[in-house]
Amino acid sequence: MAARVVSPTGRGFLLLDAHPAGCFRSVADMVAQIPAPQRQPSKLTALIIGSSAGYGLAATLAGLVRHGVQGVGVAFERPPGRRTATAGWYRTIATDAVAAEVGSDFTFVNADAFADTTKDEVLDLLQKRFGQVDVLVYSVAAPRRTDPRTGTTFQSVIKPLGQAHTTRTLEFDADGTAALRDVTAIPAGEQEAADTVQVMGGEDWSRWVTALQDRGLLRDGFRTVALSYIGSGLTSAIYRDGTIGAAKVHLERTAKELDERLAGHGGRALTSVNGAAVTQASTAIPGIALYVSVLRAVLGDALQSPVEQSVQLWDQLTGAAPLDLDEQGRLRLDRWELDPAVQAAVAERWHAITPATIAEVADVDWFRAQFRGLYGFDVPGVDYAAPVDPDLEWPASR
Ligand SMILES: NC(=O)c1ccc[n+]([C@@H]2O[C@H](COP(=O)([O-])OP(=O)(O)OC[C@H]3O[C@@H](n4cnc5c(N)ncnc54)[C@H](O)[C@@H]3O)[C@@H](O)[C@H]2O)c1
Repeated sequence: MAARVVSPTGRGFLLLDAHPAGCFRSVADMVAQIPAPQRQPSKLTALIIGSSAGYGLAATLAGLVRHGVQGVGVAFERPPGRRTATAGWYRTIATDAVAAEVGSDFTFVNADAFADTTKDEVLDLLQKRFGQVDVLVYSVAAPRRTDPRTGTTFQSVIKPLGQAHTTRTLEFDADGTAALRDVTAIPAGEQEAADTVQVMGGEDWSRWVTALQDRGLLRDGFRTVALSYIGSGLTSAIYRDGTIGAAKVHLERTAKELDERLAGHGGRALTSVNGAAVTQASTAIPGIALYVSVLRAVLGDALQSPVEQSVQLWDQLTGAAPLDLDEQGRLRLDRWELDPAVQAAVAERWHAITPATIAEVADVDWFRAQFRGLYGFDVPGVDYAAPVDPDLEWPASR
């Protein structure tokens, strides 16, 4: 494919193309947020599943730049074809360049993490190149999962449980004007709820840990975290008390089981409860766009980015900082979001919003730039009038 001008087209919070130069620049901007490296690179071997976007990308970059980790990142991205590749494809190319720059042996695998064939491929790679693994970060957000052992495909739904829920939501009209709408989500059926747990619960994470253990790849002191979210009472009907929240409860239960299993190796398995962030996964949740925009209006730059939280995560995983666990044993990186004063201020604004005041009460411009930035658009410093070649290859293993 020849170089061409790539423009944002699509509907709602889903854009059809990604801008390679914008994606590269957004990775560079994330790297710029990472504080100076630890004096001694850790040389820890990490496996990061979901390394091309959101929290998994932030964890990959923070691990590489601050701790000099080596290892493997797994993501599931669409290659370039008639359309550009997905944004995570280009961000992975940029992350590979970061790894080269810091002199880290880090390989990226583009495959379905749920498949046993992917587990075999990744474990072969880890065994051959690094012997054993110190850290597994599980940060997958997927709409469906095929269980390779039964061939059954489960779809995840984002719905309340028990009763319908109407929430206010932020949308953008074609000209970019923010609009306030109401959406009603009908409650999930029992099967839908169970299927969502199959996709977003802890089973696949547990299978990765078991596969590593069965192959003798867990180094003493192995640590694993799976990402979780609790969030505000304002979003709980659709999130924490809904289908995805039920999957997170399953994830937390899985953490307890794995933690007991790993204790024999001096290992740990934890959920890492992170704060709200604008990602492809979170923009699919009704009401979250509005909630995050209000949160940003309240907090400004005190809203902790995925990179800032990932720096703290690594500091805790490497022992540079003590583990900040709650009474249920979950690692908490979301205290800034759930601070009662912050939540009270968010609630006050949330209830005060009208279609006329939305742009003052919520930081909708910031949100729009963030969501377009997920696709490499609206990234400051990028020349969008310049043609770019979208036909770039997935990084080869060095
Ligand atoms: N975004 C938030 O506000 C937020 C807050 C707290 C916790 N979390 C949690 O963080 C985790 C990641 O979410 P995110 O928001 O960063 O999502 P995201 O959409 O930004 O990234 C998802 C990642 O998963 C990968 N992926 C998807 N399907 C895959 C598959 N089948 N095989 C391999 N990789 C696959 C994608 O390639 C991508 O790298 C989730 O568990 C989510 O619940 C998110």
